[in-house]
Amino acid sequence: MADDGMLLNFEIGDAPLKNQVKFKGGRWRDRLKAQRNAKQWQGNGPSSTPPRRNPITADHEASRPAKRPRTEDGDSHRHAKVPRTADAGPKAPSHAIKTGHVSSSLFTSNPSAVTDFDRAPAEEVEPPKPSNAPLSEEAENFRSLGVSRRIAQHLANKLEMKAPTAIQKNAVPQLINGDSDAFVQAETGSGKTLAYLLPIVHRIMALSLNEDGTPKETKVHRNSGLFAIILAPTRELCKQISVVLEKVLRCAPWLVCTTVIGGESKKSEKARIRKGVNILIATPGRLADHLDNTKVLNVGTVRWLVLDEGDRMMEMGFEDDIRTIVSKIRAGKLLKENPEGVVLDGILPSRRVTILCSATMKMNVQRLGEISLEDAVHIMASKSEMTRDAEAGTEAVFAAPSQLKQSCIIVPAKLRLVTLISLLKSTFARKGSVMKAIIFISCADSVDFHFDLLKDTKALEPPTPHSSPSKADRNPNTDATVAPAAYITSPANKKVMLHKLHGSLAQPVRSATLNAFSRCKDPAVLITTDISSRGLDVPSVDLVIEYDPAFAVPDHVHRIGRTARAGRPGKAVLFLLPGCEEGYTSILPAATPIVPQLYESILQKGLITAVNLPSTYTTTETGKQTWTSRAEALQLHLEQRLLAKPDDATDEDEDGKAKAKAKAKQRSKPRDNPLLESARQAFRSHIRAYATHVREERVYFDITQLHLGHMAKAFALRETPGGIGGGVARRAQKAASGGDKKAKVSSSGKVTIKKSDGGGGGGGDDYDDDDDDDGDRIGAVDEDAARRMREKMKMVMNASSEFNIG
Ligand SMILES: Nc1ncnc2c1ncn2[C@@H]1O[C@H](COP(=O)(O)OP(=O)(O)OP(=O)(O)O)[C@@H](O)[C@H]1O
Repeated sequence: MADDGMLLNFEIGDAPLKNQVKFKGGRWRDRLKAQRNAKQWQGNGPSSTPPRRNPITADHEASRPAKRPRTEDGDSHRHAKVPRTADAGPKAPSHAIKTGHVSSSLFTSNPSAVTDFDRAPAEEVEPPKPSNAPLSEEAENFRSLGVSRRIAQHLANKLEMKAPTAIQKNAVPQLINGDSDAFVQAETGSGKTLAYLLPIVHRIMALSLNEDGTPKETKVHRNSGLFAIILAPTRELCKQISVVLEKVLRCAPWLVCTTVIGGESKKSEKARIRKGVNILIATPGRLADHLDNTKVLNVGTVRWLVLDEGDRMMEMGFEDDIRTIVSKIRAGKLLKENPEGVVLDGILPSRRVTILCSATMKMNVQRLGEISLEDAVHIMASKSEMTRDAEAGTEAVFAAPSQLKQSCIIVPAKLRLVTLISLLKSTFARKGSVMKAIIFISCADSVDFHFDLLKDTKALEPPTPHSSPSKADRNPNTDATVAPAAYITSPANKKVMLHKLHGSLAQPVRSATLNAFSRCKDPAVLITTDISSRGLDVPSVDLVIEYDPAFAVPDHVHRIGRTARAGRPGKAVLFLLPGCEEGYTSILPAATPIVPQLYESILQKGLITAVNLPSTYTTTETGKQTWTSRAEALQLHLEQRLLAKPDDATDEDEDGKAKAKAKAKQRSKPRDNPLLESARQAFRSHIRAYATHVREERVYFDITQLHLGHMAKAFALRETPGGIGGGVARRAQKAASGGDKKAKVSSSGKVTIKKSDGGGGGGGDDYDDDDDDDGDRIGAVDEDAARRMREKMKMVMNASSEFNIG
């Protein structure tokens, strides 16, 4: 059954139970059980080990709430015995919760973790030396790698980069002196961008400057030809590369770079190309388009084609575009001198060079290599890596930065949301402890929902004529994507700013939001999809939270690589469900063991004080508050926010209140809270996304083990929404019965299989109000169906919407 009934909350607290503990309130059966449990522990004597879990949790787990009487309507019947104050019904004037009397049943029927926490490695182990930091200045400098004095001085004096990183040390001399294709592979945050940019800029500059830095007679300029094209999978990454390149080119202002990316005006891109450009940064789709339609784009002088994050481009379906681009560039005759008579050969490579870059290598990179590389050299950060790779065979070993501290929280589905809030609350409790955190979520709908849930809508009211003019936050492009956070800001710290980013947002919004997050001086959180997992380089990201695990291990490596960059410290926390997901850590690369954490300790730490709830939803604190009761109060509050009717939801949509009222009057049926609909949609997308983990990892992310009723709670929903896909239910039906049975998803999330009446009837989304908890799991999804679903998800979430291929 779904555990969304209400339980009476015992005031047991966290302290060890004393003799003669009296349990008050609640059903007699629960009281008796708690009493018996307490006696049992005391009877075992001091030498016996108490259960790991908090008594209240353990007790709730042992007991099962009695079955509820069935009634017709959805939510209300589930709380039939609950006092009005706990419901968001019309008779409750405010959203007051009487904590201590009524709470949401968060701590019952949760599966236990299989991890042995007692044998877990200690969290405070000193991490090894950073593996992606610049090398020591005394031993290494850019000049010694063959980079011109002008560039080396510019790097040291203006960009504060005195020594190269290990990958730069190996790649730069090779690319300056050799004309071979190259596959540059090094861990995240190790400076791969400069590893390919510096040789390119050095050699183009050499067309205009002698070795001693004196100018040559002929100086190339923006109209002297396009010499290099850099392809990257996302617009954000293109812009970021362009920012780095522009900084480097400040020491050679006669050279020009520009971007051509989806979502921008093609007309203005054409105009820029016509004015002249020496280095072009592009997304594959848009470049292929320009090669077809922009006559002024001449690739005869192009000597370098760089494919940054090559595996990602393949994964996103850019293979055809890349084939087209490579063949078009190769088809043209390679000009030995440019139209102005400047001799290119000898200074620039005498052949077209392709450079492939990635921190990870998937099988598809090999295919990309076949399309684009010829006799490529494999450049890695260290000799030992190269040897190990050669010995291991074809597949390169990829790793996370050694200084990155990784941990995982094994948390039951029902407790995910409150645990996330608790983690954020304790993370931002003190000033300066963490400046920036990124939360990765599986899909855009879920990002939208979590952003709306966690933002402080009160603080978003537009400035009145008397209020002081606010700063950058009034950028209209970030109005819907940047907001102060509710719940997680502590009085001892500055207001935490919340940001959201995913591919369904318009390009100007995406750019402005990323800019706002990057420049934010206050503590900041970015809630995002995998769109931000690749290549993004935001300074001072101290923490990465994978609230939903990545769809494949290489994606995990890229996600956590958003912190611990260029030798800086960083932490990554992964949320896992108890059960098969726990085994996932065994396949993750980590320099030091991934430390499992108890969700109870996260809740305890985060809820040491009550969560700061918006004023309209205050809790009436009675009696002693414990972390469990605070967690339950918080969950209940979140659920009530979703259930509040639009008219009550004053702080959900202050601006649109009048409009909402007028509309609601016109309708006979009351409108649902938009946040409720957003939660339902997020839930559905989340479940569908869950089915898209790569096949090899599906043993850890087994959709048949997912408890939909419990997972709904993680979206603050009391009812499991329907319409998860007829799809999912039908697949369950197909897999479980070979086609002659009919699957039903119950309102609590249960899939039951019934004999078909033979008439088809289709109904994957029928509801079966079955209160039995035992089989409350989604049915098996067959391989083929999962593959189709994965492909569809990829199309929907990544290729078309996430990245808006231009
Ligand atoms: N030699 C250097 N000295 C100091 N900082 C450097 C150096 N080289 C690069 N950096 C900095 O390191 C950070 C990471 O660089 P970059 O984005 O190129 O890493 P990457 O290897 O491409 O990472 P990813 O695989 O995640 O894309 C950037 O902030 C960059 O400014």
